[in-house]
Amino acid sequence: MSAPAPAEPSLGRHGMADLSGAGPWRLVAAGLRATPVLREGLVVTAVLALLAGTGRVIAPLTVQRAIDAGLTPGAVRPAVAVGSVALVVAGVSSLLLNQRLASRVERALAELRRAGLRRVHDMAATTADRVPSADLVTRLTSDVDQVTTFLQGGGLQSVTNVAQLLVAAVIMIAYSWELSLPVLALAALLVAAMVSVQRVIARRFDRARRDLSAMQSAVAESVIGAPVIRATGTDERTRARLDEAVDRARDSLLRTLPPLHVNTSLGELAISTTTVAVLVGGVWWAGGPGTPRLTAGELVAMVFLVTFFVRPLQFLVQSLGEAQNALTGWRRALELVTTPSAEVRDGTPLPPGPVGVRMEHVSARYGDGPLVLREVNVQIEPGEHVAVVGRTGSGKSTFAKLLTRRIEPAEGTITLSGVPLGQIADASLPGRVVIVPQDPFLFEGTLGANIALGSPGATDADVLAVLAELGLADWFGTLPEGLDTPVGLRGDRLSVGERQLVALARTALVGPDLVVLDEATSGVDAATDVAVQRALGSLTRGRTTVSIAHRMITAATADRVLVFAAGRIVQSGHHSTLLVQEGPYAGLAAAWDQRVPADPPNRRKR
Ligand SMILES: Nc1ncnc2c1ncn2[C@@H]1O[C@H](COP(=O)(O)OP(=O)(O)OP(=O)(O)O)[C@@H](O)[C@H]1O
Repeated sequence: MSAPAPAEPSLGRHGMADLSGAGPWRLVAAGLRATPVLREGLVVTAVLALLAGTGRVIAPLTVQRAIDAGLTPGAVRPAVAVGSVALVVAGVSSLLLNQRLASRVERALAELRRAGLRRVHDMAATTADRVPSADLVTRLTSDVDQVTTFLQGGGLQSVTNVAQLLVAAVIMIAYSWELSLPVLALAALLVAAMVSVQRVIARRFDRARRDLSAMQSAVAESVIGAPVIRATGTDERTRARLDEAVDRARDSLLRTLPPLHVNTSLGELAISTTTVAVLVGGVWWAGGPGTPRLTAGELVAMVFLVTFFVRPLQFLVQSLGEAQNALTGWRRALELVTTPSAEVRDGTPLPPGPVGVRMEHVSARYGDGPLVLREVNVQIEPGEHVAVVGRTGSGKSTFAKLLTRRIEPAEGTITLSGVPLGQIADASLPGRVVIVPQDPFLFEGTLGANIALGSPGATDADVLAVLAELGLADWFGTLPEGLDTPVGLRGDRLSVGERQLVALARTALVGPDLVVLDEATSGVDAATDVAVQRALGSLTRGRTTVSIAHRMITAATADRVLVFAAGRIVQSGHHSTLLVQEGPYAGLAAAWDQRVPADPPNRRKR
């Protein structure tokens, strides 16, 4: 299934689509575009809705005929028969309609979740970095659930109710437009009032859902960060922040209640006024001086019709709050889905073979912030191993993010093997350009499955061969369960160093042509460190490699070292040359020299 093609939405501050100013019709249009299943079979749905609505309204017509014919058995029998058939038709149509709508809507919501998840993966990395992950999760879970809750709680009946309201209005006008006029005028007033109250409700629900999402972020942070919170003794401060988020969400939800109450009271007032007005006014007007304007049957039918008109209106008024909440949830999910994809679909494939990198006059910034990289000019030959060093905040990670397209350059050009990076088809990058982060992400499962993650066809023999090739056979031999070793949630049963080993083996199995490696800064014991170095040496041999180096050995074994300071490359050359050159590298190397080797306890948590 291809991703929905959204119309160009306006973008909010994080780069996500912003539909907060969109009215219900624009939302419906965006929803129909994003989830085509909603458009399927609309004609049959409309016919069923019409049958369901009409069937219910037929009864007053048959009663009118029977009364006006003097309630004779000859008139009553057909009236009862027609009325009964109409009721059965209405019941069956309503049932079919609700089943049809329920299955369509659930399929559409599933499609929405899938499309949203795809968008999380293919949206611009800068957007994904700036939107809290809990907010993205909320948009795909509780926001979408809100729509289901509304529909299962009776929201689906709205379609039949609207159909019944329209049919009743048409027949009412046909009986007596004069008597229908005040009913329709009151209904119009009610709808106008509802629309303005609905705007207030929409704003308040929007605020409430944002505060709920912020509260979920705060909860997720406190749960995930529990060990840090305990270790730093900041539980009271964290609790205070959490309490604040909970209170804010509660207050926001409470603020939605007054306009909802106003809405319900307005609805009840208008509805009781209309019914009484038609009953009293209708009797007076119908039998007014001179010739009666309506027959007794017509007057009875009219009273019934008003009830059939007013009841759905009452239902719609009462379900407005829930509907608005669901609409807000739907809008938030649609915002995610209609956020433009950053995927390059019809680009040029990356030419085969080791990758050469060229950066010319490149600068970079995050969002609207200041430039954090300036005038970067560098050429990395195919197969070359370049180490990137510099003080913290000097721009090393930003340089790596540019190479892996996690951010776009503000100025300048970057080419990989002669092709501008922005024009390379996304599909040709996985497996060719791979980043190994400082603390690699492992999925819950076995060690073997995590190593073979990027190589679906790989067998156990392939995995073992790659471990041997990287010189990791000794380390692997210490694992009693071998490839079946469970790694735990996010790999938390392995040490940071072991997680790096898994990531290195995973990368070697994929066999990329450009490796961007963010070296771990801590948590690696001496034995694992030796294993990591050996694996790195083997992995980078013959492959273009850019290592963000935090240790002397990595810089010393590289073909060339690029030294970053305040967002610029200030030195470039071999480790031995730079050591004796004037510049920041000599200082950095001296600092590395004096560092006490990290050798923390490295127990495997099994
Ligand atoms: N997501 C971000 N949003 C805004 N500014 C950022 C972001 N990431 C980095 N920066 C800023 O960009 C500058 C360069 O950061 P970068 O992470 O590239 O440095 P680094 O040399 O990799 O540092 P470290 O060695 O500490 O990882 C810093 O001033 C940093 O504050």
